[in-house]
Amino acid sequence: MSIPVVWTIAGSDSGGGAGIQADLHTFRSLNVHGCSVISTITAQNSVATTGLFPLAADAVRQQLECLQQDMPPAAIKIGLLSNVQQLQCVADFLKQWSDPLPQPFVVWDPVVVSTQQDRLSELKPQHCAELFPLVDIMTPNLDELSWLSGLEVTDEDSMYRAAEQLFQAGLSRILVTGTDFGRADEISDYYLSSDGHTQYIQQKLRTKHSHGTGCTLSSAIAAALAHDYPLEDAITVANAYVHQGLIEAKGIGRGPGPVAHTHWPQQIDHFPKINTPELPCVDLQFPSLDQEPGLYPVVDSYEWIEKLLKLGIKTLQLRIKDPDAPQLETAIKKSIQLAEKYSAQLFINDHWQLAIKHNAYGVHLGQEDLTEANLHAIQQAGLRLGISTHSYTELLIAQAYKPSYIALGHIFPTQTKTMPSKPQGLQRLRRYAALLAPKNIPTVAIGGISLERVAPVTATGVNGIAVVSAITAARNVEQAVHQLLTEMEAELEVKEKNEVAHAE
Ligand SMILES: Cc1ncc(COP(=O)(O)OP(=O)(O)O)c(N)n1
Ligand SMILES: Cc1nc(C(=O)O)sc1CCOP(=O)(O)O
Ligand SMILES: [Mg+2]
Repeated sequence: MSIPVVWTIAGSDSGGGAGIQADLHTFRSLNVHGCSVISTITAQNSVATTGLFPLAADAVRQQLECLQQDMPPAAIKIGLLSNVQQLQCVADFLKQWSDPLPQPFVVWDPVVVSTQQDRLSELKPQHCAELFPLVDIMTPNLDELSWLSGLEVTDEDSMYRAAEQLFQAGLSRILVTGTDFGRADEISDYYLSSDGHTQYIQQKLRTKHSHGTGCTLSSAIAAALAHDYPLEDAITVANAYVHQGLIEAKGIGRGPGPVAHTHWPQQIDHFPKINTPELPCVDLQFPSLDQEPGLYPVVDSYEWIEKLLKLGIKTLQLRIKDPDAPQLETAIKKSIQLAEKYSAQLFINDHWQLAIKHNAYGVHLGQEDLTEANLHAIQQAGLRLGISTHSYTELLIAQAYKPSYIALGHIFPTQTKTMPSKPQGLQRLRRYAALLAPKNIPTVAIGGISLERVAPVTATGVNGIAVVSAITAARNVEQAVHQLLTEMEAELEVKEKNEVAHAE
């Protein structure tokens, strides 16, 4: 697989903690190839900036044009632009992006002042609007947001007003970084766009070694975008990357040391808590499953439920999408009663009121369903809850509800349902399964899983495999169920043997 290329257009920090140097460290840690377009050479250490040497706009243009001919980027991070000539040069270059090349994502971290409070740029706020329509996301801290908007920003309301001003001037998305608004223990980044806002919350860390966090965050976003993660996930991964970097940061020099550059974030404790107006953080907990989900068929009628229970299936789902389906309640009620006789774990998709009314084993809900359903009522009725997820961000939201399992989809292209997101593939599935393992929340993979894909999916460490067409479209259902179960068991045995060998 080819490694994505990401460019940074930024200043050189001779101290190695910020600017081009932080960006290239980040790119390497997050498995992208970094190219650099230097805007300015700074003489800088951990205590002060003693010299600034902006390059001529021509020098910046030549670097850009040279790279474009041979190493086109999937994403570009823009950092320090020292003057209006440099900004104009970058804006002109982006405006004339050669058509046959795919348009890269552009992330702009509007650096004006260094961590040591030295002014680094001659730019005025009014110069910046030229670049606004050309960038996909800007990542100012509160001071930079105030400077850009000309408004004092002291709380959430004034932050929204300041952001609105920049939206009016042509910017489309903003990540306001490192805000606490007087909270002693928490620090948040706010993602604001016309679609709404999302808050990424971390516990404050007591470290002074935070030199280069803004550069690192923005270049980590660019790197994750280059790996084709959706923007919300790129922000989530970048936030975790910076948080783990702050935990690992060591003092180098007499002032604030650089944030550490480690690896793709893997520990769930390093990821942020995510708060949206639709899905606010609430304190809930659902009962555990009685057995591992294993092979988990998802079917649309009582007749299918009956057939599968008779074939020995122990976890299954009734998914009737038509709310006006005739006999909907009867099908749900009869399925619940029969599953109970077989001591099977039957989940009812979507129809949570009927599931509560007929005392189902559990309910399965998607993220959109979560906003409508009464989760407290489901919890109080003692039902289990399974939640669908399609990204890091959805996974983090889902795990905060402490559900009975989390579904991870869609892994491969599926014909069964029109999906708004892209297939995630095995590498992401492996990452998600490993991330959730310490939480003891079982995981279920779903989406395009055929018999041949059962072994590699099982090997990722998920606890169950949900299938629709692998069973419902099979010519011989009994044989399909038998083969799927045998394949899963065989792979689990291989996995166990490997784990024992590894432990010895
Ligand atoms: C096990 C499992 N995973 C995911 C889904 C999808 O649920 P949802 O996102 O609510 O979409 P619909 O199934 O309602 O279309 C599922 N049903 N089961
Ligand atoms: C119902 C459903 N939910 C998905 C998700 O990713 O949330 S994928 C999916 C369809 C799965 O069907 P098949 O096994 O035939 O691909
Ligand atoms: Mg649903």
